[in-house]
Amino acid sequence: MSDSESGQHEPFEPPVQWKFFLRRSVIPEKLLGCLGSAISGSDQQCLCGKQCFCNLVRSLISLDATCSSAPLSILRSGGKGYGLFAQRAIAAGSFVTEFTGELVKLVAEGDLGRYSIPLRCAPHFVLDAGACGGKARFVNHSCKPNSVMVEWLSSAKLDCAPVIALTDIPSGQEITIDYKEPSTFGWDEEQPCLCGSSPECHPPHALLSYGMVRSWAEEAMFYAVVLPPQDGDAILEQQIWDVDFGVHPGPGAQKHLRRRDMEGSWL
Ligand SMILES: C[S@@+](CC[C@H](N)C(=O)[O-])C[C@H]1O[C@@H](n2cnc3c(N)ncnc32)[C@H](O)[C@@H]1O
Repeated sequence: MSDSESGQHEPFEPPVQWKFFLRRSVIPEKLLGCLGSAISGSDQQCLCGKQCFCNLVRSLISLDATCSSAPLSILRSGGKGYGLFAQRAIAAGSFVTEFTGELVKLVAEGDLGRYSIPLRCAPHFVLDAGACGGKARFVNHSCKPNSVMVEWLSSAKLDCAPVIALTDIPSGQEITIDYKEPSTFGWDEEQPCLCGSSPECHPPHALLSYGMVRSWAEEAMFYAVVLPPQDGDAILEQQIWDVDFGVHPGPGAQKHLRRRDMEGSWL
């Protein structure tokens, strides 16, 4: 009898290796201003264009969200393998955890592994937690998710990929996100979705039916930008990998990828 059939949850800790990966330990505590002003000293337009998304971002992430990850367990989640579960209640808008992984160049579309997410802000790169990452790599897909994974950009640089609670999550509930695209985390279009959220179930390959409002909201979430925290320099020292956009990361923007060594110097 499988774990899921017996109803037993078997704790599991992922191996964490110390290699190069995107990670930061502090999330700015407050969202300040609009993106247009967040790119300080520039006259670049706000990426949100006419439909300013700052209100959406503010409504998504609570102003008192902090860097501390919620206590989470990795447990069996039915036929989905392992999943992430809240050990305590998590309030909507809270920082749940951070997706950490190696920044890897995508050679071919099929390269996306079970623990790799494509990056919207750097389309030819993925964050890969296969060999090196944290608990967030066990987050499963749901068509009715209670959380969202976003790409935080600070001063037009990719800072981290936190998972934020969209709803109040009771203790013991599984943390889920919408994978959005079929290739995310090696999702196989042929595989059935086991999220159990019928009738809302629309596995990642059915995303085109979302409609305009939804896709606008998703774009907005992926371009959430915050001002750097006061101690931004200290934090940057801890950041081994960095994505440096020569200009702002809007559509068609020229992108430069640079790499830092362990001391933080550019290679
Ligand atoms: C990032 S991993 C999530 C952790 C995974 N459950 C594990 O034990 O390694 C992504 C993989 O989990 C499985 N998965 C996630 N959500 C699922 C769902 N709603 N239905 C079926 N399989 C799912 C898929 O195989 C997917 O490629």
